[in-house]
Amino acid sequence: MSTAPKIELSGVKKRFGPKIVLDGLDLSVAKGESLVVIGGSGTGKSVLLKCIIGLLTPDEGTIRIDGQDVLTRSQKDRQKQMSKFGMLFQGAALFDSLKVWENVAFGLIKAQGMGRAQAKSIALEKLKRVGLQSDVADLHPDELSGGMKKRVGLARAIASEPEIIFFDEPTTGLDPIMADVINDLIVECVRDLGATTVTITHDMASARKIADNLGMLYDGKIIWHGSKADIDQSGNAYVDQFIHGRAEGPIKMALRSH
Ligand SMILES: Nc1ncnc2c1ncn2[C@@H]1O[C@H](COP(=O)(O)OP(=O)(O)OP(=O)(O)O)[C@@H](O)[C@H]1O
Repeated sequence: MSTAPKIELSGVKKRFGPKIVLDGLDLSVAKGESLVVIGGSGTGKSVLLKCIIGLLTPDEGTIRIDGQDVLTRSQKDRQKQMSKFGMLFQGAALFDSLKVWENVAFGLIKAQGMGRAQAKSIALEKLKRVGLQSDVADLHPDELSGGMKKRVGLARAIASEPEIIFFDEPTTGLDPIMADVINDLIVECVRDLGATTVTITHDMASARKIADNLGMLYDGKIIWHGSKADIDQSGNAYVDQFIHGRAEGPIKMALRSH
């Protein structure tokens, strides 16, 4: 059976002034696949994610979602498309002025025009799914621990049961045990939904837990793309250096301007 990739990037280039960040990047994510993009600080992982979700426009190349070229669409159409994605940002990016349940229900109310009562009931159900009881729903984000904030961010990301979810450094700032708890929850929630996901991280423990496949971003391109089972035998010196966190190897930190 051959189906179009859920997400497909070809020849994507993005520069800021003289600095070329993405340099003809190709990437394909199959429906239901969990792809983790790894790469060092400043290699352009966030820029890549922002290009896919429509916060940045590439200078060249195409980005297709469900076979449709998203870059040729109007800004309004792109915003509409964006509202269909689930996203969990670094630091969870919750609105401090809103209660927990209102944060989770935000997209349902704002983007889908759902009534507050129905949105609240969905929010409570999603909070329960990520292990938070209803007494947390009326708190504000500044009353939560880092791990609870990530759970709330995850509940918000899955609230509309999206087909595609993006995770930006989902375990940043968590201790290793809480990071593992969040990784497990991400895997379970994604499996429940059958969603396609793209995660960017430099946390290899998280990558190994979440990924079906991994892609390594280096020098503006995906230099290796393969299954999680193959990464330890990638035969790629850059991947090897990165996953083992070695200072010595072909990746030269000093050559970066970052
Ligand atoms: N809006 C922007 N204007 C100018 N330069 C930018 C902009 N956004 C990103 N860059 C540059 O693009 C490069 C890649 O940044 P990016 O944030 O994507 O890296 P990253 O791989 O996500 O890093 P980290 O893992 O540290 O978050 C950096 O050199 C950064 O300074």
